[in-house]
Amino acid sequence: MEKGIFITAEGPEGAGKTTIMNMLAESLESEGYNIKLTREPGGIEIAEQIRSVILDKSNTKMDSKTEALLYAAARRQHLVEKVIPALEDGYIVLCDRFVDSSLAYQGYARGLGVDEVLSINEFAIEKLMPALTLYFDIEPEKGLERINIHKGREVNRLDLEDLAFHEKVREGYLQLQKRYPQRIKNVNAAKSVNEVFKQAQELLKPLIISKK
Ligand SMILES: Nc1ncnc2c1ncn2[C@@H]1O[C@H](COP(=O)(O)OP(=O)(O)OP(=O)(O)O)[C@@H](O)[C@H]1O
Ligand SMILES: Cc1cn([C@H]2C[C@H](O)[C@@H](COP(=O)(O)O)O2)c(=O)[nH]c1=O
Repeated sequence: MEKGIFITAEGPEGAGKTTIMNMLAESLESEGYNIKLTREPGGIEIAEQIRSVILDKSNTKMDSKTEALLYAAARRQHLVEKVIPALEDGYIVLCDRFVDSSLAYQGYARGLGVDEVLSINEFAIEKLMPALTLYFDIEPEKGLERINIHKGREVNRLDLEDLAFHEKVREGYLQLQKRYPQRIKNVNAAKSVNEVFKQAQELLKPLIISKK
C-alpha cells in the first residue's frame, strides 16, 4: 500500500515535538517534498471532537480504559480519513504523536499494560506502523516548565497529572525504545531549538533521500 513515508514524533509534555515537526515540515516543503503535517489525537474533525472529550479538564471521572479506547478510536478515524490516503498519494506524513503515546501514557503510566493497550490498538491500526519515530527525550520537569513559561499553550486533563505520572510516561518511552530500537530514535530534546532540529533532520535524511 505505502508509497509515502510515515514518520511520528513522541515524547513527554513540552519536549518540543510540535515546534520541531513544524520546522521539519517547512524546511522539507521548501526543498520540494510533499508533506502532510498532522497530529494525534485530532488532525480531522471527528478525531478533534474526540480530543476535546478526552482532554477536557472537567471530565474528571474518565476511566483509564475509556481513555485508552477513545485514543484508539480517534487514531482509527484519523488513519482512515487522512494518513492512509496521504501515504497512498506519496506524501511524507509527519504525525505529532501516534500509538507509542498510548503505550507510554495508558499502557505504562496509567498501568493498563503495554501489551494490553497494544492489542486494542492493533484493531485500530491494522499493522500500520511508522517507518521512523523521533523520540524527544527530556526530563518531565523541564518539559512541564517550558509549558508553564510559555503561557499560550492550553493546559489539558493529562497535563494536570502529577510529576510521578509524567516520570512514568518517560520511563515507558525509554522501555519502548529498547523494544523497538530500529524504529524509535532518540533526540536529545533538552538542547536548543536549533540543535534539536539538526538532530531530527539527520535522523530523517536516510529515509527521505529518494522521495522528492
Ligand atoms: N528546544 C527548546 N528549548 C526551549 N524551548 C523550547 C524548545 N522546544 C520547544 N520549546 C518551547 O517549549 C514549549 C513547548 O513546545 P512544543 O509545544 O513544541 O512541545 P510539545 O512536545 O509539542 O508539547 P505537548 O506535547 O505538551 O503539546 C513551546 O513554547 C516552545 O516554543
Ligand atoms: C495520542 C495520545 C496522546 N496522549 C496524551 C498526551 C498529551 O497529554 C495529550 C495530547 O496533547 P498534545 O498537546 O497534543 O501533546 O494526550 C495520550 O495519553 N495517549 C495517546 O495515545
